[in-house]
Amino acid sequence: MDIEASLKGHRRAIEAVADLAPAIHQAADLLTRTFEGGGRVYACGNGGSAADAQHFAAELTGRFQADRPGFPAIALTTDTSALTSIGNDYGFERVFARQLESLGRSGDTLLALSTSGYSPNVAAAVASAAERGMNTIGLLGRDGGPLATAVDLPLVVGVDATARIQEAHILILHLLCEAFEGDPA
Ligand SMILES: O=C(CO)[C@@H](O)[C@H](O)[C@H](O)[C@H](O)COP(=O)(O)O
Ligand SMILES: [Zn+2]
Repeated sequence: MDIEASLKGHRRAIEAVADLAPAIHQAADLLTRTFEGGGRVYACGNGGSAADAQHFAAELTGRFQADRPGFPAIALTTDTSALTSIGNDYGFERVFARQLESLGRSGDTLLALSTSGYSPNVAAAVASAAERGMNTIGLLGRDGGPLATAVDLPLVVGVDATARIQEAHILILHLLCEAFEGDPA
């Protein structure tokens, strides 16, 4: 383990977020328009990105730092009955897409998280969202993979290490929360 090298990689990933500032503003505007139009935000991803999807949805329905009305945000990664039945009956690739076939409406927004941009179940969710007239935002890494061109608004943290990309994704999610609540003290 080379902590200094990892910290250097972390700093590089965090600095890459600064280049994404215009896209982060666009994502905040899209989420705002979704809520103002009566829509919902869905989030999905695998592994650490599943945790990030849940983290973000919890901060929108609960709160980030300030008291304010909750926003309708749902992580597609939390219902083990849905995940196991859809996975068992239709295949793991459909676990998020099938939920959107049931829940997603035109005007809703999907936040798709994938550090590689290659996860088939996240790609299927984006395709399902697009079919229903939903907006799609991608929190991606490396070169964004096929998801970079599949989503309406790609935010690509252009470094290679999965962990470092996830650390930058968490920062982006918190910046999006700040767009709804103002800057932290
Ligand atoms: O958290 C980590 C690594 O930091 C892992 O659980 C990681 O999220 C998993 O390998 C995922 O399956 C990776 O998927 P993706 O980011 O390529 O879409
Ligand atoms: Zn991890």
